[in-house]
Amino acid sequence: MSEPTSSTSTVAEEQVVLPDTSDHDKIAIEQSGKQGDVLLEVDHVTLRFGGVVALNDVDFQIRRGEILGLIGPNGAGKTTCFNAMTGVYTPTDGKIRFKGHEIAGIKPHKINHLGIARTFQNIRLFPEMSAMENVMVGCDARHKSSVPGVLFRLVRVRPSEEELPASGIRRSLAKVFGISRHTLEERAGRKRSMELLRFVGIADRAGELARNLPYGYQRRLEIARALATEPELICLDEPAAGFNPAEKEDLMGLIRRIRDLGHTVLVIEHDMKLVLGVTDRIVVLEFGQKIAEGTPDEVARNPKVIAAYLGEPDDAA
Ligand SMILES: Nc1ncnc2c1ncn2[C@@H]1O[C@H](COP(=O)(O)OP(=O)(O)OP(=O)(O)O)[C@@H](O)[C@H]1O
Repeated sequence: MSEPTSSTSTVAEEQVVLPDTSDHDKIAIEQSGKQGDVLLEVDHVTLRFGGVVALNDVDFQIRRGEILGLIGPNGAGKTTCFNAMTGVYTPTDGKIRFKGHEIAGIKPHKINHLGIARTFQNIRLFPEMSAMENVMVGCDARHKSSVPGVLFRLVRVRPSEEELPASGIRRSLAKVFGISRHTLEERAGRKRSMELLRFVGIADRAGELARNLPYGYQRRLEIARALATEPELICLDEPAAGFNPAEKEDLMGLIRRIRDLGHTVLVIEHDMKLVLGVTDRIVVLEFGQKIAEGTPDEVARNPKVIAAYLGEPDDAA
């Protein structure tokens, strides 16, 4: 398998085909709690890198079903906060709870299994795999088959009517002996991957190598792969980076549709128009500290936020 890589392209080369919304029902996720409940809690988290205090007693909650924006000037601590929530860094102090369970210090793949997925500021795809295969990797994260089970097709299950081959001897054999669980999981993964590619609007290039896809397609492919792991919380790190205004507008629609599928969304983004236009609430960091939290209107009017972005009047002198 190829190593994940970063894309260096910053030019949006092609407009993306609009998503097919008829797939919503097929790819919606099951909720394990009520809308508005606390899903993730950053509880007085401090994170130091030697002498640098990247996060200083940061405290906020993400509620189930919302789109929360995490914003702040360069170096404010946004990515560090994401990294602490997704297991890349362990906080120096404080706790991070997901669905009430402490997750600080748990390995990233285990956190993903618990229901948190992310995309990266610098795109990280498997460049030598097709778009479809990249998404199937995400689906695999949910599969139950073990390595020996996959190699020797050990576990056989009784297929449903729609999983049976259409006709012939294979249908009769499958009825008597069942079908290996891995085969069924692989088929379901392929189907779901296609639905997700359609959902993000890039199904027309499903078979193409990830490295050959236009930049806008790669960004959406990362989102599709993250969705394939069926996360309750999806964290998008600067999803609009390198997008033109029309693509940013499309992205806002996609983020809303992701929430409509049942996911809770956390988005780090520098583009204020996008953040103010798509989020329900916003948390603002500056120099590792939370300086504001509220609705987009409240945050946009907050003098501390205005000062953080535009500089104090004295600074301008
Ligand atoms: N691995 C690290 N080692 C040392 N310092 C780090 C490390 N990661 C981040 N920092 C520092 O922590 C602070 C917060 O950085 P972070 O990348 O989280 O900010 P950010 O808000 O995401 O910035 P940007 O918008 O530029 O991506 C910065 O001072 C940064 O230099």
